[in-house]
Amino acid sequence: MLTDTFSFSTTNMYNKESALLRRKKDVKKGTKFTFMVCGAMGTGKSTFINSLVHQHLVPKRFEHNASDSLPKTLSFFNIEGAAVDASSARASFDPESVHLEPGIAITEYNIELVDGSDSSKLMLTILDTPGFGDNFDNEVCFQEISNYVENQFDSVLAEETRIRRNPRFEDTRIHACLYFITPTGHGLRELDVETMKRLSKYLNVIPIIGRADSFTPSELKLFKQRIVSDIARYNIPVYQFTYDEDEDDEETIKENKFLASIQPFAVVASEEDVIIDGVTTKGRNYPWGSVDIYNPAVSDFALLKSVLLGSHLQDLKDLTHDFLYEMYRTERLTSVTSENSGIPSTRTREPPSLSNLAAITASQSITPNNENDKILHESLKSSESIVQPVDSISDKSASTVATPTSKQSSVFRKSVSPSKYDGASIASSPTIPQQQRSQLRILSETVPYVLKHERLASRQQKLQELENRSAKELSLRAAALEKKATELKLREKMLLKQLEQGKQLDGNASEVDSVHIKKEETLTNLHSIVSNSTEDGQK
Ligand SMILES: Nc1nc2c(ncn2[C@@H]2O[C@H](COP(=O)(O)OP(=O)(O)OP(=O)(O)O)[C@@H](O)[C@H]2O)c(=O)[nH]1
Repeated sequence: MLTDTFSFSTTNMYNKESALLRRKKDVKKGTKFTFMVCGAMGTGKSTFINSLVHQHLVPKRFEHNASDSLPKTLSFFNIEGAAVDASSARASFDPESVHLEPGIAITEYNIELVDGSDSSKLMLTILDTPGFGDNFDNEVCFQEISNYVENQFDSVLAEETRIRRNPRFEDTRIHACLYFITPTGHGLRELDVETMKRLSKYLNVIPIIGRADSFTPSELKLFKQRIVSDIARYNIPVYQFTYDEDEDDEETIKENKFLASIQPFAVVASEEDVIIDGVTTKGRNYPWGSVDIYNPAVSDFALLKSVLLGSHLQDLKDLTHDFLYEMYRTERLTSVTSENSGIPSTRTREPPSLSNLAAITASQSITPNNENDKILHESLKSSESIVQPVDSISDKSASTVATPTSKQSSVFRKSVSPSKYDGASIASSPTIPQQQRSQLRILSETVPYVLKHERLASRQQKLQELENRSAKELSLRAAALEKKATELKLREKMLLKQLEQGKQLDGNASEVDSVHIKKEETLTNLHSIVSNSTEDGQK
């Protein structure tokens, strides 16, 4: 009895301590936030990032001595062998490769920011997209970014469906995408429209006007109006600063109203220290004066910084998890289900081949028979109501289910109590019927492999396409070379003929010469005869 009480109390104490330790560890680990910058070259992305983190984190293109801070390349797509893996794209200028299309790379920078007021940490991951917009056909850019984002979503989906979770699993989803609009003053270009539209499916896209100091106030106002009307005209679902009159407090409503009214943010960025009114700040010096990047009258930099890393950080994370990922997950599972049931998928971009699920799983040493296939189909159908993400995946608390202030709030799923989020507890719960449990097990075993296979197949397809393109290019080059060789042969023949003719002509000429000599000789002879006869006569 004593032992029981003791063991009970120590277990309790242990549980309490471990919870406390976990909480301390979470605070120690800090909040994680990931954003991506995207936009044409020279729009001020690197300078913006460096100003944001107060460090020279991202080297400028072709910057000397940048090799020390080479970023990690997460993925890249190379069209013509012009390496764009950031290291070479940024490090040096190679005039011999400027004509080559760069493709696109996704590179990663990590930095830890500490809030001076409460020592809380922000683990910031920034993704850059060197090469974006520099290709003749920028389809590869959309594809590469979409593939990358889908891969991150797939990893979370696979983790969610696993019975035994990976304690080291890292959620690498991107919470926001800052899209730098080229400061033309004329509104959105086709590339801007297409990119923002496509990426909004997966990311919270925040449009930004970089290098805003290149406009006068009236030009900037007009440019903003044009962008806003283009966003509405082309129906681009960018991130919205929405509010709920009934639920939100007055301050939040006022703040969001203001933020919505000034969109898109127009920023001036700089890494230089300038002294304005005796105070050192970050700014830009011009022949006629200086600009403080934190001055709200000329730059939305400070505002954007506080929105991104402060006031709306959690909202961006919630939206990513509760809406963007959720939509993707539903679509993904529906497509897997419909492919198995023969119902045409709603996905616009079909995965390479998922029709033979049994073959796929067999190759992964899982052998579901037809019966299992059927069960999987059923479980996938029912999974939308059963398999829900756990807190460990989304590092927001379970209670922070998306609020109606978030965009597209009407399509949010119903909130589920925290215990129901945990796939493991569902699997072991005695209240769930045996059949459902086995369905879940099959689901959790199969889905990760299906997703893995899809990723591999998609990569393989991409390589195949690249190979086909190279083969086509090679055969074209070979044909061109053959044509050139035939031409050269013909030319050689012609030259030989000409040479022959030339020789013949030379021969004729020499004949004429010989006749001429003979003539001369005759003349000489005649002359000699004449002279001889004259001499004879005199004699
Ligand atoms: N006037 C002005 N110039 C800026 C501003 N921000 C950056 N620049 C300058 O614009 C040039 C390009 O800036 P980057 O930050 O390298 O632009 P980027 O978009 O990272 O360019 P890529 O690396 O080529 O994609 C640099 O000379 C910067 O100093 C700004 O707000 N105003």
